[in-house]
Amino acid sequence: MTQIAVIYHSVTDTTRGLGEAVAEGARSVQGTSAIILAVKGNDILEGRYSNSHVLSQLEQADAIVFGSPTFMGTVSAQFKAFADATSECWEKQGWANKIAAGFTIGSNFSGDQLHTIQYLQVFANQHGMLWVGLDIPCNSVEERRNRLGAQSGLIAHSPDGVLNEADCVTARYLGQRVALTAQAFKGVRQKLS
Ligand SMILES: Cc1cc2nc3c(=O)[nH]c(=O)nc-3n(C[C@H](O)[C@H](O)[C@H](O)COP(=O)(O)O)c2cc1C
Repeated sequence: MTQIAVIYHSVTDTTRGLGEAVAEGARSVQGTSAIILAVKGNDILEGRYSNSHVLSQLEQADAIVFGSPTFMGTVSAQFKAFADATSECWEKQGWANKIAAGFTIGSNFSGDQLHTIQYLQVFANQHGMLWVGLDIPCNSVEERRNRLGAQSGLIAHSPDGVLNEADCVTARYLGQRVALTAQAFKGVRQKLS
């Protein structure tokens, strides 16, 4: 069984909704299981994130999909606290050759969400992970997938806290693509790690 983990931070639940759609897409691939984990603010004490249960579940996954709302042009402070808490794992390159992908949402059409995706990509690369983006051009006719046109990850937009169905369709597609890639690379990862 190929295991996909989605880890996200969300305040008003739009990022959570995208994360659930990513997990749903991953589960649609036969032989894949998906778990969804939240970064919780009360796991952060004096700026430092700590949750050994979450970190051990991520260690077991073949692929990790990262999600954060775009706050002031980058990931939320809570997501960054979680990211900083993975530095022990980074030292051992414990996530090396796992598949990675990312998603974000903002209330503006061009609210610097791309920077959030690029941060997530750099974070994954620091861990030696293999980044998967989207292989669908902007406004693909099928259900307007990838309506905002980013290909390095899923960028979503909601001005009112309600998710756009096209963004959910794209999130499911991203989950499916991550699962298929993780399945294909599982043997390679075992050889490399
Ligand atoms: C502190 C703060 C900063 C924000 N910064 C941005 C931003 O830089 N760009 C943007 O498009 N939206 C920005 N937003 C809007 C959120 O990204 C948007 O409401 C998002 O859907 C929230 O995600 P959540 O529902 O998962 O909490 C900001 C919201 C807050 C509260």
